Amino acid sequence: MNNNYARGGGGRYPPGIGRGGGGGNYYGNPNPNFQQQKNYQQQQYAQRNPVHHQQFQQQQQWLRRNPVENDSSVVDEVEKTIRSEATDPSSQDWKAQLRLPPADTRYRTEDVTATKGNEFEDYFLKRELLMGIYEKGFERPSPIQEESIPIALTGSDILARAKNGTGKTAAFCIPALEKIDQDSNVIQVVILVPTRELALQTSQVCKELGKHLKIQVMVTTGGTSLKDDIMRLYQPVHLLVGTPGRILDLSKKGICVLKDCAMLVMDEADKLLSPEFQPSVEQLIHFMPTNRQILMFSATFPVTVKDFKDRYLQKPYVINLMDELTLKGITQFYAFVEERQKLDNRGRGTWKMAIVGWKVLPYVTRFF
Ligand SMILES: Nc1ncnc2c1ncn2[C@@H]1O[C@H](COP(=O)(O)OP(=O)(O)OP(=O)(O)O)[C@@H](O)[C@H]1O
Repeated sequence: MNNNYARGGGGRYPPGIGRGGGGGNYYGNPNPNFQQQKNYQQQQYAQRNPVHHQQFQQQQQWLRRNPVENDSSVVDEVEKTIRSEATDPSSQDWKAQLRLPPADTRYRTEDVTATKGNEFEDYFLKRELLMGIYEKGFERPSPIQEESIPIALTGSDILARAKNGTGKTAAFCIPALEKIDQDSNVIQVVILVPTRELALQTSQVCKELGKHLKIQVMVTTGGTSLKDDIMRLYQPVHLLVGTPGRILDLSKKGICVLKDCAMLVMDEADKLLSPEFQPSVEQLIHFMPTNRQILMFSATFPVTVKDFKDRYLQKPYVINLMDELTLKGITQFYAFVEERQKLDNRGRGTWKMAIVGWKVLPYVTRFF
């Protein structure tokens, strides 16, 4: 199991913060400490976002210099505005209209909880994208998302390493969806993955996060009908998810046009740079504009990844959230045993134990 958002029981956030906490939520807060908490959050936000905080302070100064008269016509006007905003889907009240899934109270390991405290709204994403993110049940970005999203939005190349199940998929899907211009009917993002199963999963995540956007997502992988893919490419496609061989094939035929593709994502980059895929990946890059952005995500950084980075990425931002390979929820033990206690290679290996959550699981128990 590699989902670090799903282990045992307990909450992700301390009480009073976030939807899963004790009383605090997105839509108003009965907690008397809310103002204090809000001030603290504003201070934190100011430290993280000096430019926007300055704009906020300027607005406040302007309001102090130009206090709104306590005259009934002004009050009327304000009330009207508030009332019309409540019925307007583009108003500030949009959060009240979200269809949120039930709160996820499952325990999370440090792999996903050790965040800087950013909010998705800190990234100034499109309203429709934020709606998709919250409706998918994501409350705040995970560490890999906090590192990758703002950098990817600036257009920089990224080489990122993070453990499985820590939210890598959304770490590249969110900036990809944000950057796509839905009025331009060309392929703007390609997400390369090594398997058909991963392509289907990734496109599903893109569709869910982008469900309020008008972004057309297509999946194309080997082992399926080439003719169907050709027919589909005659319709608008903004985001293409697939395996290298099939996308290269379609590009060589001139059916898949990548000259406007400004972003290439390589998920499981270590696998994509295995001898099986690397030649196709390299040929594919030549169908894209020279100033394309490349985001590489990989659980390991073998020489092939470093070599590729040196040749194709421009001043990449390197993110490494893996001080160790093992997820925090798993602890491994080794036991030294006498030769006669050792299990032979007929399936009777040395015994090990793993702790998953609070449980100790011995997973080889057969002895001589
Ligand atoms: N910010 C978030 N808040 C809550 N849940 C999240 C968040 N980001 C991702 N998740 C959920 O965590 C789970 C693991 O995420 P995901 O599959 O993207 O991880 P991954 O690092 O891509 O894993 P893998 O490498 O195994 O594919 C998924 O169920 C996903 O919906």
